[in-house]
Amino acid sequence: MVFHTADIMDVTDELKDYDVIFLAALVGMNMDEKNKVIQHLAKYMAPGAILMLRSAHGARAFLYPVVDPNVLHGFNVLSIFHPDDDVINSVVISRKFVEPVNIDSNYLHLDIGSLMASSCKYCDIQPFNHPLGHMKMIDESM
Ligand SMILES: C[S@@+](CC[C@H](N)C(=O)[O-])C[C@H]1O[C@@H](n2cnc3c(N)ncnc32)[C@H](O)[C@@H]1O
Repeated sequence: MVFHTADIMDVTDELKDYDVIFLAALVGMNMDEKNKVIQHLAKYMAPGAILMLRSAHGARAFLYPVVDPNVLHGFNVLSIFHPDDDVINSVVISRKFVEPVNIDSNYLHLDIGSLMASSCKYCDIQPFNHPLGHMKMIDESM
């Protein structure tokens, strides 16, 4: 395993080399900063790559910023999970659009093979297709 240390805003074309990117909850301490990071990732990530964002829900938002799925322009939201145990962070799993599109803030793209997660469900389990089309996956407690 290789560790690189860098400000994510300085990482550009190399992001295309990764199938999955995990975004820690505290990358972007408020929604403005987080939105800038998300738009940066939308610009440089490989088409079809997965972005997994750590988020928060309810009173846990006092500790960590909440990722609003409506600001994930350029991504399909596949699933949102809010744990009800001692795990603090929620998880938002999204996939970068395969085709470049014009991003309209009032519009979230859905394509065949993806499901838009219903908003803020508590511990919802939803099936979604594997991004590379090989198999079905179901998200579960993390
Ligand atoms: C609370 S820690 C999460 C650690 C992570 N969950 C783990 O288990 O290793 C937040 C991490 O986000 C990193 N971070 C914050 N802003 C960043 C940025 N702009 N670019 C790269 N990393 C950033 C911090 O350096 C820190 O390691």
